[in-house]
Amino acid sequence: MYPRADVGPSGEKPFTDYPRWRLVVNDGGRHTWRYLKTDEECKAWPQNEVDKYWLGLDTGLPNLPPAKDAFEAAKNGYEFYKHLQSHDGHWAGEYGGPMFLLPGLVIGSYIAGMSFKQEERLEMIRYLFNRAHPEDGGWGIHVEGVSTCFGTGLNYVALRVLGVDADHPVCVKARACLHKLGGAAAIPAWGKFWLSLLNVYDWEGNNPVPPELWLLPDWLPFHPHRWWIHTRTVYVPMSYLYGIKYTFPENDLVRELRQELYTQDYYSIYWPDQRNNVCKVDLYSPHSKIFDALAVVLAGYEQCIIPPLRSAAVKKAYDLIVYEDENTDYQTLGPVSKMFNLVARAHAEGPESHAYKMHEIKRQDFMWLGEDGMRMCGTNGSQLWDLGFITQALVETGLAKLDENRDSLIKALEWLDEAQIRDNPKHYRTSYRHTTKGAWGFSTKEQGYTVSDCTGEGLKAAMYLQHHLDFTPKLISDRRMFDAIDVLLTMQNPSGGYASYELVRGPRWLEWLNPAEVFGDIMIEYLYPECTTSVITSLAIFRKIYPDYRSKDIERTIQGAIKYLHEAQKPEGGWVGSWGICFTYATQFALESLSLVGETYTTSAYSKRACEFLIKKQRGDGGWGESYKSCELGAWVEHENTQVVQTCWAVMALMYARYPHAEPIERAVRLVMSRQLPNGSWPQEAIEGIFNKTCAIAYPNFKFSFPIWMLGKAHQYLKELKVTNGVANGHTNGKANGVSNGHHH
Ligand SMILES: CC(C)=CCC[C@@H](C)[C@H]1CC[C@@]2(C)C3=C(CC[C@]12C)[C@@]1(C)CC[C@H](O)C(C)(C)[C@@H]1CC3
Repeated sequence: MYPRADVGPSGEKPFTDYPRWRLVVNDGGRHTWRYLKTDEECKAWPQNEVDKYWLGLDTGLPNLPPAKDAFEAAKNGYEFYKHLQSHDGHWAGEYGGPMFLLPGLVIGSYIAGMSFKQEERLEMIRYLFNRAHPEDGGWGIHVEGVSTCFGTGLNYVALRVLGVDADHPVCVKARACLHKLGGAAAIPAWGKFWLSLLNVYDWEGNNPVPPELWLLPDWLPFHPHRWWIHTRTVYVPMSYLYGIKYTFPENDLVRELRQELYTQDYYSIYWPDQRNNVCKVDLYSPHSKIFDALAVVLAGYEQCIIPPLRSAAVKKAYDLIVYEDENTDYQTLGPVSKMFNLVARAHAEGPESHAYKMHEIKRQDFMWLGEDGMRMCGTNGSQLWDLGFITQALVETGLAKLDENRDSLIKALEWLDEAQIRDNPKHYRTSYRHTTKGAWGFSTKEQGYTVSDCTGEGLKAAMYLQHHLDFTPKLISDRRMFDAIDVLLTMQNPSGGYASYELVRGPRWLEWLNPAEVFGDIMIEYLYPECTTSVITSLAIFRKIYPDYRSKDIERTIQGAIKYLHEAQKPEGGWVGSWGICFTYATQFALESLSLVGETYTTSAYSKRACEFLIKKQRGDGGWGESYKSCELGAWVEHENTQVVQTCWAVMALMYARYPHAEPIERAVRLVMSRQLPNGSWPQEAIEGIFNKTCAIAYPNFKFSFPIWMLGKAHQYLKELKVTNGVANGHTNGKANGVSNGHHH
């Protein structure tokens, strides 16, 4: 284990001196936290508001004159949020939530022989202390979830590796929780895998992850290149490590963990029986019969592998790892593949290699210090995504035109300009990548993955900033706007909808082969109302500015997408969100899309049904609140509290649909205003995002962008509604009533 950590029983107070931490922002939006050792350094490099805010220290930002109306509240909101913009123009932020990532960082670094700075290690320990559930001492799959074997087993090991003694009270309690959940024998597949790498679980206890699949011909319907990009990019290094049965050498820690993690004697465990032993609490997607049967066959093959075949397969998997590392400058697609790739490269090339050093450096990009300690983030940030929303909000609400906000918008545009991907990946076809030229990704250009909706939001932001404001430089050429359109047009699926990173490449039945019991719908790409909307709204705005570029293709794409959205609506009227929680999120997007083709409350049954669905869910206090459980179940589950961000999504949805009654909107506006703090900010409420049905993820910047957007827009909307309702005396024909939907400047 890393050096023994002598820490108190509680993580309430920082284990390090918080005024010494600085967030370094460089290289197109990279985030890394640095600890300054000396007072001189601190004096020469004072903490700024960005540092202070995210560390939970007092920002010292002043109280603002109380807002008298929604517009002033939005203005105050931006007056605060402007201070959280980094010098390079984007808004940094935490991207935590999942509780299965930090263990990968810790275990992976440990077995690869990479250390952490003392302060990082202490704050990671503290984070785990703070996130342990007070009642049972365990951890869930995400910060708000109940304790699971996956979360508890992995985070327990992480604490021990980080240097916490087995008899520390936090470990004692967590161990008891783990044992109650069946001990680590019952940990889900990805947990088994990490523990096997660390040599505290037997490889025999894993279902096979054969690299040989990569040698099959590409045209096969189940070839891994057809899987959802995150699943396959995790599977690549897993299949390599499984193929060579990488095992960390036994040491004292390994022997101790073998004693601590199980309810039975480690050396008496019959491992093949553990392959399908998964704790009930963790189980979201139980194995299908086909999966289990296939696993038996593959386990048989594992007993008699053909060595030349295995080495060819391992080599192919390794090539893919290298391509991925080089395509992303060692960021990799996400945090899980990041650490598996790191272990694989460390094993194959050793600590002196370039790959090792680069992986070690880029590990930092996933580590984020919050007021509760240091976590590992879901990606290397959400840079583009957050910038896309706040800039559109500023332009649509008119806040962009205020003198005091001009510089900040120009800065944002400069960042956006830098962030557009200008070429296809270095290893393009060989790593089965979708085209990237012209796209924007979710985080930074370096990470370099096309995401359909990020390209859509990025393009919208670019067009708004360049074409709807007269004071901005025109940094992004028409040609580059066309490149973005070109990539978007390659991403529409035959049924009209858009998936996340690529086209749907595989058949639905591949889901029967989902090996990760804790997630749902991860084997292939699916169509999402959110992604579809971001794309077609950007196309619609684009064609107003550039009516001649591929106009027929654009028209066809929009029509197809609307058809898909109609089909995806639930009978009750909402759309299920896959990336935000949940119905309020997706319905906001869907109604925006419908409004583009003139479908609003008064003109479209779809839109009307959706509005009525939302109105039914409005609470007595004027807001909306739904739990992350909505995403697990695909059915609305109330949150115990009203949520500002979801309230904003619901009201945005109603405004897109040109909902004709002012009262519900006014009540919601009052609620969101009542939650605003005197300095213009909003307090953090429940977690906002989700992925793979079960894992919640934080979008803390949403509590700025969406209230600002909603309030600014509602101010205008309600004014117009009054005029038209007054003039037309209740006649609220969608288009004719003059209520603009924001796009039509
Ligand atoms: C199961 C694994 C590999 C876990 C690692 C986490 C990733 C899979 C998650 C973390 C962040 C994440 C939710 C994300 C997305 C996909 C899955 C991610 C990368 C995307 C890009 C999908 C499209 C979405 O509309 C949106 C852009 C919001 C998200 C952003 C974050």
